[in-house]
Amino acid sequence: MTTLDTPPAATATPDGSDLPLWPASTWHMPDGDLSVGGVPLTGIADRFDTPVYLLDEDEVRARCRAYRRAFPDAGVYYAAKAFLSRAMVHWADDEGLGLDVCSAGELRLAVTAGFPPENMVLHGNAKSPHELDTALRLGVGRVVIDSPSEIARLAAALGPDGRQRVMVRVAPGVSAGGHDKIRTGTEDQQFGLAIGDGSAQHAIARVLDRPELELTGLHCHLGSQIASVKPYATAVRRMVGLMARVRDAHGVVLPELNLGGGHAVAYRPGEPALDVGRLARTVLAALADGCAAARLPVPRLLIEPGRAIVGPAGVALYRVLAVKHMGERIFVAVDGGMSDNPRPALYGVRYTPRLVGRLTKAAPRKVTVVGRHCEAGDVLAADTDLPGDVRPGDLLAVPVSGAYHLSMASGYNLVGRPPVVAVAEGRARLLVRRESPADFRSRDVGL
Ligand SMILES: Cc1ncc(COP(=O)(O)O)c(C=O)c1O
Ligand SMILES: N[C@@H](CCCC[NH3+])C(=O)O
Repeated sequence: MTTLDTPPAATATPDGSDLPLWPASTWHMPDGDLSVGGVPLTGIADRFDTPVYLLDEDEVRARCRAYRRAFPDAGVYYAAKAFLSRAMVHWADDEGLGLDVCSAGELRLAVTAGFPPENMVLHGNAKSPHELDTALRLGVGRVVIDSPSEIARLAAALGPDGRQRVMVRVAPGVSAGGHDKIRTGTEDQQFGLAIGDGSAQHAIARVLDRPELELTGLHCHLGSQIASVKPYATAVRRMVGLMARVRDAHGVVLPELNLGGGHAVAYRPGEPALDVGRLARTVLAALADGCAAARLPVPRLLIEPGRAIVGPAGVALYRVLAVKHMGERIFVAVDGGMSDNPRPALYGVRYTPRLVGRLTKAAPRKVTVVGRHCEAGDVLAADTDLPGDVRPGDLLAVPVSGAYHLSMASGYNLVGRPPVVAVAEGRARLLVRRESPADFRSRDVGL
């Protein structure tokens, strides 16, 4: 077995040219293996079994820093829904990021890992009374109000002497995002309050009427996997327009504007990613211009990137279990699938698996990489190139697997969710263990 706690052999050759989607630490090994974070992938598979997710710690940290550099005066809140574990909480905290959480579960995990609750923003279009109570008890920094009923509920939970910072989530009427199911900036979906019919203005007035609630500003989140900066500039203009109306109607100048996340990454070579530096220049210019025109002071900006922080830092490893010819098609079946990555089934996303761990001269041919679940839609990569001699026992690695994989994984077919292994400086360490049959049995408490 390859040792995991030493850096790759000196014969390894650094070569990023054909690995544009991979973490910056990825190296080719002479035996056809790849190493990430100084750790050979075959060694990870041997030690932790497959399927397994690995996360390059330095890549995550570098991405946090890139946001801090691009937005030095903004609050950068990592969107925990993309991937959360105690180590991730520490990395975000170390790198000076806040946290965006959207359930009592995320909130509690972060707080118990030592993250300062005042640096958290709580989201949710349907927060339960229990979640609001938990947030108040733990001292979450800002609650983002997403419905009229939440205003009275939150104020009641606070009681006459309580005080809580809040923002109001607005649907600015901007359509953006990589798929219909993940567009949340329009006025015909369930998140935020619409400007067009006056719901946002009405909610803002009600919040301003409640002494228990301190309105720090407005929030919008346009959607996810947005590859262009234009929708963000449009959203800034609309949100500044609304802030000016709040000033005119209530004499209140709101000090904060939260633009959410949604920044696209490439899943396949050639796909566009959102450039963080360009986003910062565009958004900050639109904000300065809009505020000057409305004679408003420039509010402090908050942003909430999730996918762009962890997505490209993650790699999923699978073992090939079967290769089957069906008519014209070749199916390569692996030991994971839609229970560890539902994204192809949900959004039609296409990935680029790669054979690792052996050298081959076989010409590439088109295959469909499928999972092990009992559905024809359990496809990880349709019509993708793999070497013609791919066979059972081979190891496939799928880059850009760090965001919305484990966090959306399920217990389907009781296969069990894969472990997460962090790699850095030639060492691999287990962050989250594999879900076991005992885990399933322990939840099954009645006959
Ligand atoms: C309110 C909110 N903020 C931030 C995010 C993070 O989005 P992304 O991972 O696309 O950056 C999401 C998810 O789309 C969200 O719902
Ligand atoms: N879960 C989605 C994005 C939505 C994020 C949550 N607001 C994805 O995997 O792409």
